[in-house]
Amino acid sequence: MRSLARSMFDRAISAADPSLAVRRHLMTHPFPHADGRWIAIAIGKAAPAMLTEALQHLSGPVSALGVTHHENVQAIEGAEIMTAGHPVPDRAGQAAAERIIELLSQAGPDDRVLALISGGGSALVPAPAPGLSLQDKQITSRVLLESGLDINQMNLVRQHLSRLKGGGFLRHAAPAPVTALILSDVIGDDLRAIASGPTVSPLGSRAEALGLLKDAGIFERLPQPVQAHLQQQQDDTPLPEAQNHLVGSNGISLDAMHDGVRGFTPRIVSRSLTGDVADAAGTILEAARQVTEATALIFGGETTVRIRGTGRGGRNQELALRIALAGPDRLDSDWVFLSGGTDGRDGPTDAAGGLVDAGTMDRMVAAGVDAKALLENNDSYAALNAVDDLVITGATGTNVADVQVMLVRPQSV
Ligand SMILES: O=C(O)[C@H](O)CO
Repeated sequence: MRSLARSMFDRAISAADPSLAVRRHLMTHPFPHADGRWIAIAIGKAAPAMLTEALQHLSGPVSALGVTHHENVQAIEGAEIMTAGHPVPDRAGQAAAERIIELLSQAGPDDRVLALISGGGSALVPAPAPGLSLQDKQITSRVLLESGLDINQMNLVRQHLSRLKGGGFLRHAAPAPVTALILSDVIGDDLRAIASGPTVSPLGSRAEALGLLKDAGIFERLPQPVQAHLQQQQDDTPLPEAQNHLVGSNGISLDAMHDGVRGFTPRIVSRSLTGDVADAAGTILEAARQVTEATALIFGGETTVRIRGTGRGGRNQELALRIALAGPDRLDSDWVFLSGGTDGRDGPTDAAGGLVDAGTMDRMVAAGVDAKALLENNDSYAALNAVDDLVITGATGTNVADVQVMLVRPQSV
């Protein structure tokens, strides 16, 4: 059961592989011919992989630019690669945004523009709106990141401060038609939220962004030029149209997990397992308690952990530890549970998550591990590591949030 859970996790990661996601999409939607040239621009943490794959399918003259995180840099033949800071935008990112705008503004009616968008894009290409500076955007990013607002709310604000987000990319690319392939790291896959939606309309109006900041009590903490900008009239001229395609997402990875199960009846229980990790553990255990035949319960989403201690861990490891602790009392069955981040990085650790089973607690007791105390100190890494229940994949080069599988075999089956 442990190896089945692990192979399902590997399937989820493979389904989100940026190159595969682009290739899979192009099998049914090949790139059209460009009378002029293709301008291919990749933005985000998966930019190198998406661009490498796309370039193999583009014919004729191509100008290509990829912008990714400093850590992900990778040379690509025939493409210019720029790196930038994340999660707070930096000067290198601003230079990359200027280069994108320069390339887009060269696009004529015979050219075609390809946008390859993935998570991280919001911070990686800061293009401050007229009247704003990079520093204004940096301060605003820090305030937003500390605010507790969710990604949709943060990106609604970000896109009203940018010349590229919230469809701004399309205005620069006009009159060239734009095709966008998008890899989602956002639960619910709202294209307007992913990388703050360079090729789609904004999540809401400037007035709504302003209202949100006031309601959250953080408007006054923003730099004066940002406050003034958000109170100005927004540009309501219609956006040029674009072909936007979702090529990879948490949901697509859950489907891949579902389709790869043998010997257990697969069931996707939730595509939006969000909120506090303790509540998520309760939801999973309750679903497992109701199982009457050998079943693979599948979940996807992104939970949150309340930090109380000084230990090391991440939301997936903490979820696995919570299930390991409560499972033996709550479940009268044989079970295995895995929770993992598809980027291979759970919190500030080298683990992707945890893989626990009905015997984990006994092994912890035998190893002298006080699992409850470690959980209290948010030290799930130490607890799982002591019994070899960490899931280690290394950085996977993609990110479609987290997935979970609970394999349950009732005693009577
Ligand atoms: O870049 C961003 O805004 C986040 O990663 C969500 O896509």
